[in-house]
This record gives sequence, C-alpha cells and structure tokens, in this order.
Amino acid sequence: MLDIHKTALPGVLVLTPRRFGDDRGFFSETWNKERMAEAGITLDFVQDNHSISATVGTVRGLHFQSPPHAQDKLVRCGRGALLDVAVDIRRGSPTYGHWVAEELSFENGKQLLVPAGFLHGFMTRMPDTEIVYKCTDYYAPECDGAVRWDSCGIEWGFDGNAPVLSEKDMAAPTLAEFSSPFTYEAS
Ligand SMILES: Cc1cn([C@H]2C[C@H](O)[C@@H](COP(=O)(O)OP(=O)(O)O[C@H]3O[C@@H](C)C(=O)[C@@H](O)[C@H]3O)O2)c(=O)[nH]c1=O
Repeated sequence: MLDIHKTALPGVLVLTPRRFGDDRGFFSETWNKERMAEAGITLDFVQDNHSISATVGTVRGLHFQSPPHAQDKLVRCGRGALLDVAVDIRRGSPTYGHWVAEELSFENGKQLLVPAGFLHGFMTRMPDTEIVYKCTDYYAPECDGAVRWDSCGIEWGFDGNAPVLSEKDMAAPTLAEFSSPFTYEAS
C-alpha cells in the first residue's frame, strides 16, 4: 500500500503511495496516519499548504520554522514536476549541511518527508507546477527563516538563466553566514 525508502539523510524518507488505476484514471491514499504509524512514523499534521509556480526554474526556499514552531513536512507534487530538497541544519549533526534531492512529479506520485531541523526547498521543472504539503505546526511568521538556495552545494540541474526567486529568498543569508536554531540529538 505504501512504499517507504530511506535516503542518505536519516529521517528524510521517500514515500510512494499505491495508485489504483482504472478507466477513469487512478485513486491513491496520499496520507494515512495508521499506515504511517505501522511503519514507525507518528506525525500530527495540523496544516496543509498548496502553491503554484508559473515558471520553470522557480525556486522556493530554502526555508524552515524555528522552535517552538518547527515543522515536519510531507511534500508531494500535484501537477507538473519539481526537484525537492532537504538540508540538515542541526548543529552537531554528523550530516550537518548535507542535502538530499528527489524528483517529485504528478507522474511518479512520490512524496518527501522533511523532518524539523532540515531546510526545505524546491525548484520547478515544468510550468504551472503545484506543490502540496502537510505540516506538523502552524505558520508562525516570527519563526520563519531562510538560507540562500545556492549556498549549500545543491546540484539543482537547472540549465536555464537566473531562477525565479522571491525577494525574501534573494536576501537570505548563505549557509556559512547562518546560525542554526536547531541542535542535533542523537537517537
Ligand atoms: C508559508 C506560509 C505563507 N503564508 C503567506 C505569507 C506570504 O504573504 C505568502 C507567501 O509566503 P512565502 O513567500 O513564505 O511562500 P513560499 O516561498 O512558498 O514558502 C514556503 O516555501 C516552502 C519551500 C516551504 O517549505 C514552506 O514551509 C514555506 O516556507 O503566504 C501563509 O499565510 N501561511 C504559510 O504557511
């Protein structure tokens, strides 16, 4: 029912829910709390987000919310395709600054689980790409933070000119300038 794969970063997971295809199209459970709990993942989502980006090469990120409003996010692509990225920013983590990227698309139905303590961002691969994600805490603008999209060594695979960015994301500090509010706790 639900395919779960580990990535190079512990806690960052790729989930692929089953699709039931028929003459009409397909049906898929995109989130099932019980199935996730069976897989050892307990998350209490409280907010769903949906955005659309018109232009190929739009970057949103790299974003986080600091404690006490840190968010785990379960991300999927509703239309089009995007490269979704998570970067470990837990001070003292053996993988601090490391990143993983996964292509999420309407076609592949994949989801990326980005835990609190990681930056999240994405670059769109198709026009009018929609992203949909669940969050474990509410939007808290006073805890909102960002790191420059091009300061973490991420291979975005973009051969266009300049990406489309918000003013906030353009003005974000680099990873080197950034002081993370997260600390690594060994499990
Ligand atoms: C994130 C967010 C924004 N907003 C508002 C604030 C602002 O006026 C408008 C656009 O906000 P932003 O420019 O921050 O939107 P955006 O750049 O899409 O921000 C998002 O990027 C991705 C990568 C994430 O991981 C998200 O957590 C979030 O940070 O929407 C909310 O009302 N609730 C929210 O949860």
